[in-house]
Amino acid sequence: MVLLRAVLTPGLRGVLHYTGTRSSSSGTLQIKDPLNFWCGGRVNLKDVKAKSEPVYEPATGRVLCQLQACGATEVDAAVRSASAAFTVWSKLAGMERARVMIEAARLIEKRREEIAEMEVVNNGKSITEARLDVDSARLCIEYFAGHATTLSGQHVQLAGGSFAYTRREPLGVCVGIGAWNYPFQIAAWKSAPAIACGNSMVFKPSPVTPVTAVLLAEIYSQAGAPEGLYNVVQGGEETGSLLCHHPSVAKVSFTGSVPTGKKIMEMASRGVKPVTLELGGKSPLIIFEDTDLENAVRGALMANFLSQGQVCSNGTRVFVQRSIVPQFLKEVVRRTKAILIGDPLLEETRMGALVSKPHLDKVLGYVNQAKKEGARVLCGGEPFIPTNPKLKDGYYMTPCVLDGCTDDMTCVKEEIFGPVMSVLPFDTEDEVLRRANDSSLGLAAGVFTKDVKRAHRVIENLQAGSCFINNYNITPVEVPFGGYKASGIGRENGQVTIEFYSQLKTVVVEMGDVDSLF
Ligand SMILES: NC(=O)C1=CN([C@@H]2O[C@H](COP(=O)(O)OP(=O)(O)OC[C@H]3O[C@@H](n4cnc5c(N)ncnc54)[C@H](O)[C@@H]3O)[C@@H](O)[C@H]2O)C=CC1
Ligand SMILES: C[N+](C)(C)CCCC(=O)O
Repeated sequence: MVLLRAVLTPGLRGVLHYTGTRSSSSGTLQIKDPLNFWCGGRVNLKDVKAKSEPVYEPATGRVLCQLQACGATEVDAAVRSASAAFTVWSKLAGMERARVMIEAARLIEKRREEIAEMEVVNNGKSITEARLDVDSARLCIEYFAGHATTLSGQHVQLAGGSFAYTRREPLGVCVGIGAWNYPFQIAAWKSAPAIACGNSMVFKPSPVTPVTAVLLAEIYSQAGAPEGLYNVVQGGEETGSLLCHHPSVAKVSFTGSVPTGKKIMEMASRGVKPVTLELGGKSPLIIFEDTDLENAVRGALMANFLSQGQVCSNGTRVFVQRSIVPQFLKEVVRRTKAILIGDPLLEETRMGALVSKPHLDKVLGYVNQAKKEGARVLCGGEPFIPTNPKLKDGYYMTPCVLDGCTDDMTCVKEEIFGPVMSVLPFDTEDEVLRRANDSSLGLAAGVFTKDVKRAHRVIENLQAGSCFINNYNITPVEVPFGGYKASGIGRENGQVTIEFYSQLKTVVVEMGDVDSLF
């Protein structure tokens, strides 16, 4: 229980002891409604010969629905819809925007189970985790609803009674481009600060997980948002680049891989558009010998196995001080082996399916490569076939702990994005800091120790944007989240995010005569 309290900020209500009736089970849900959404409703592209591609249910491997990808005409229609909404929404008082957002949060709470189920069916993560993601989305909208009422500028007195003031103004139409690991949560983390500031949004989910972003669109709409405030366009790279290049788009906020992040930045730079980039990581988790071992083990599991290990902030390089390596490994392996893998819609399941077959193969490939390079597999790293026959084609694997790792191994250098923990022994603080920072990435970092001074000293010297002391992967919406180095630009959540979705206008007011040099 203590373990879960840590992740599940702000509480576990209904997450672990769900007593409602499940409306579907894996392999049964059908999705027929169109997944594109603009001008206040779902849009069916059938008439325009839209490109269609299959979307899978990771738990069973069956086709869940067809995705209709948007081309230039549809992207333009969605951006126009967002532009029209912007003219209305940006003129509302913060209180009025907050009212819509609070109502949206209430609707999310009401539809929590349905949204979580959809997320599971499309993403493969366990229902327990999906509920937490929905909660985080709701909390983010509530949090930024509060901020909508506080946006304000400064008043500056100048000579002779003249003065200046600043106005915090929205940017316009913002684009959100999401990854497949937290589809609903990412949609909320991007749209909430955007609309709180008076912007509108066109959101493009990953083509792998298109089904829940459109639920958020429905919810904002039902909550009283003007038509076009939050739109969803489906598609992949081509649709994404059309959005980035669209002249009426003012900003792009992206979550995903580093190579794609770089492309987004290049495209946005042509229009001098600001970007928020939440990219990958290969984050260090440092465990000192004086730690409370029980907590450190729990932390290491939380740092590696949430969402089948498909988390950007995961602490996948686990540095353990040499004297405690044997006890640490024994306990970590025992608990890893005990993780219940299987049907993600079942309450007791703790690890579901990876997001896709190609991704599963990629992760298993990393495990094989690690073996070839000399790492020892202490447990897991194999494909897993659940006993239930309907799950036999799902994308499951056993969570893996690698020992005997060295800093030059591929599994230690590259983001695997799967349930694979690499354990690296270390001797001294200076040494571990040097090794931990030896990465072009810097999203997150964690330290476990009972020595308060050491904890803060180590954190000060770690090159990472999102750090944890004696815990890992907790992301309350009240605090900024984001990376150093190649892990990103800008932050999501927390008060500072307002600055990334607004611009400042300075107004100088002359109260005397104009002193002209001419
Ligand atoms: N660190 C993180 O949060 C994430 C890392 N990844 C890593 O990246 C690998 C590839 O996964 P993908 O889903 O292909 O990630 P990706 O970064 O290529 O895709 C993320 C989003 O960007 C869109 N996109 C792709 N190319 C684009 C372009 N040229 N212009 C505009 N939008 C574009 C995609 O359609 C998707 O919505 C994964 O195997 C994983 O290792 C994936 C998702 C999240
Ligand atoms: C909430 N958390 C920390 C598990 C994940 C947040 C960011 C992400 O991977 O998209």
